[in-house]
Amino acid sequence: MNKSFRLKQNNTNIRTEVMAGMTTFLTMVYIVVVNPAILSSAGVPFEQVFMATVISAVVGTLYMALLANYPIAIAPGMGLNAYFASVVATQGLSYQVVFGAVFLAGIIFILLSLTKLRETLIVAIPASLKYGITSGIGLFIAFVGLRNSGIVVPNEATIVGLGDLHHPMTLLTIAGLFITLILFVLKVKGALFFGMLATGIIAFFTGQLDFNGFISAPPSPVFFDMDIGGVISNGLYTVVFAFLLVTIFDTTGTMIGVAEQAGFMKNGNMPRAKQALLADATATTVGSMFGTSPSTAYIESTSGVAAGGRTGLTSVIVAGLFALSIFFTPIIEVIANIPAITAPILIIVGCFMMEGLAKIDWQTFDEAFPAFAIILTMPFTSSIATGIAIGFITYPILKIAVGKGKNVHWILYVFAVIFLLQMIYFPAH
Ligand SMILES: Nc1nc2[nH]cnc2c(=O)[nH]1
Repeated sequence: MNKSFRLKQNNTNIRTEVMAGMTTFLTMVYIVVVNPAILSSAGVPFEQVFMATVISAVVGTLYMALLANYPIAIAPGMGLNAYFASVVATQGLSYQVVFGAVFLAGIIFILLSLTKLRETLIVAIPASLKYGITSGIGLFIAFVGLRNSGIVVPNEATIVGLGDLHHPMTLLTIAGLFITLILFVLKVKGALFFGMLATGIIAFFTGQLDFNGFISAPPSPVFFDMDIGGVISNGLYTVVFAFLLVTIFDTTGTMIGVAEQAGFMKNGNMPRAKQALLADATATTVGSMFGTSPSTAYIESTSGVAAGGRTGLTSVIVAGLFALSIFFTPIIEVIANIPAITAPILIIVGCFMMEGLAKIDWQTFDEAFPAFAIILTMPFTSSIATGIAIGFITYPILKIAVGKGKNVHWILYVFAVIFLLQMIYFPAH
């Protein structure tokens, strides 16, 4: 154990790693409930998404543990799951076609991880655009939570407005939100998990939740329920591109953040970055084959690192606990079907994703406005891809206008032209 995970060199021991793994797991286990809840709203069978969520988390996190030896957990990302559902809903596409798009994005990500282009992509994209994307996704998923729970409803005059705060569902959501927030600010480990549990208990005693058992045999996974040809015939290139870019930016940014916190960075470089990226690319590809949206390195891994986790052994524990969750489908399915239990998580994780706003250079208008355009567009169009497109088109135009066009990497001009053509010819994705 010591040899495989280099526990001694990393100043850690088995006990600390196990505790760290349990901590990270508790902070992110909500995804086995929330991910199936979101993707089943797009028509994907609940149990299929559930198994796919567990499989991609186990595959990605174990890969990270055994080949990169990092305490970084991987699972399907919030944001991209909501985006997946909105692509299915707004494009009139089957979910199989959109899984085809995730699969292609995963394969391209694997190929990119093997080449030097991965560094180019990471270095060339300005920080303001990267942080703008993460923050825009944060607002987008919080908006999904507000909509699902009925706190925000359609309004003829203003498009959206405040819902009925006397409705049992909105009341339960607000109660669940405050319980979870209070647990979180009190630094309770697994606050999101225990918040969901407490909301579920209130739902049970207020007659909003019926349950018929806790454990059962795991459902059978569904394999290759996807339509790759449909991606080409429907011209879903920008959707593939959005899945790809968001996964790469999110995972890279998160891994570097966790690596800095844990003290792994060497002269600004992250050792074994290729294996770490491949862990996520593999999880995304395998996840699409079983039926889930793209996976990403989880920012929640920071909780395990804060608890002392320094090696892949932490990740082995996370993966093992995810694997055990397959026996809890009855209770997970009931909880997932109550938006009041999942919405607080969407709203709070949305807030986590806003952190990058502070890193945007708001004093330099040609940096600030493209980020603002992304943050504005994502929730208002319910489209991560449109937000990315607007940001990538606006950025080089403003840079050229202020005479800084030469400082912009050529790859950004290529993206701007692609996104401009897409906005002209296929604006709806
Ligand atoms: N970095 C990151 N962490 C998450 N935790 C839950 N969802 C996400 C996500 O999409 N990205």
